[in-house]
Amino acid sequence: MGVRAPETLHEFEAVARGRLDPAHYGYFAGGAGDEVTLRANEAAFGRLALVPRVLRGAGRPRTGVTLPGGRAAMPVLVAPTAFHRLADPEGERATARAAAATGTIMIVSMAATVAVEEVAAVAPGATLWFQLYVQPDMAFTEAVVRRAEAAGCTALVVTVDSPARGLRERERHSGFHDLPAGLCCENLRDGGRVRPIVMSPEISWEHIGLLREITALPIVLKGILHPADARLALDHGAAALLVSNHGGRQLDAVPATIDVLPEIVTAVGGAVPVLLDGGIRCGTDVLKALALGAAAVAVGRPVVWGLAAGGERGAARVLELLRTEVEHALTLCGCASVRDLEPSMVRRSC
Ligand SMILES: Cc1cc2nc3c(=O)[nH]c(=O)nc-3n(C[C@H](O)[C@H](O)[C@H](O)COP(=O)(O)O)c2cc1C
Ligand SMILES: CC(C)CC(=O)C(=O)O
Repeated sequence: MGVRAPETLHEFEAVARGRLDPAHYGYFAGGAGDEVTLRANEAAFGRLALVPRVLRGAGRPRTGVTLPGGRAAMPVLVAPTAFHRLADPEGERATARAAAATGTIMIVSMAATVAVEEVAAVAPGATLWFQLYVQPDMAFTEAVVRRAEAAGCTALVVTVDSPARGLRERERHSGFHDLPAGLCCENLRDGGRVRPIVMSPEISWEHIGLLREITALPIVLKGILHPADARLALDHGAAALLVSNHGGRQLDAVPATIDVLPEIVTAVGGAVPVLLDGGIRCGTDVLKALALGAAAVAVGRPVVWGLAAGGERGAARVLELLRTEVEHALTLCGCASVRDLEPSMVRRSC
């Protein structure tokens, strides 16, 4: 990991960048269009300030959270990201072990380069959720869901922000086109072939209803940005929502996730937990999201940077850094647990 081990998530990115094939770095780092939303996700956290409470005698804070698909030792989950074997030969196996070591939940991407069964087998201590792009062929979708269930995944995270793939200029310019020979999306195997992931504009709420009938797993809808969709998600039996703009990789010019979180939390009215991802780069970002009503957050790129910088140990270090930072920030905010955070503790600073 270089002369001095990286000590912040931004340092992990710098090390990862130096190690990755530039085309792969472009794929992981890039966003859609002019990357307005990609930048906005991080910048919006920078415009918020935390206002601590004092003299509460809170003691050492508890960082754990309970969610529909299980408990996590910290309120930071591993967001689903594709193609981990581009970052490290062990790929998703390493990520899952890192998640298990820090006691958090890994959301395994449907586009993982290690099969979900194998990810579960090599990290028996990990709590895994499975991310799904509903495929127009519902029989195949059901087969994938069955694999996730049989592997022991405890929630289904259905990504709903991708009726088409985002237009990713940086990815194109960096020369990333496809997985190299020898790697494929192992969760898309179907007999002797590997199916391509279809992103279809025909997927609708009806498909969520069908999924609800197919599986007893809690369904988390990932990619909700509009309060009306948050209410529809409740009508369709979602067990949780994940406010996400796909890390700025789908429609450019959508708002930063932290800026829409309060509206979604209000729309949901406490009926189900609301999670958030996009632009979380340190412990105080986590606290800001939790104070504004998120039950937990997820990180995408930072885990990939950890993986590229130092394999399983690097990914574990990234998660551990976040856990330590969250605990420290909670202490300085006078909180005994994440439940003590509330909206009055966040201000717009400029
Ligand atoms: C390289 C990369 C691959 C991703 N692959 C998926 C995926 O397969 N499924 C999915 O639902 N989201 C995917 N995402 C989106 C992430 O789950 C998450 O929404 C986003 O990374 C959060 O932003 P952050 O990277 O700023 O933490 C991907 C994101 C990145 C950066
Ligand atoms: C392979 C892609 C479908 C994964 C993805 O969602 C992404 O790159 O953002």
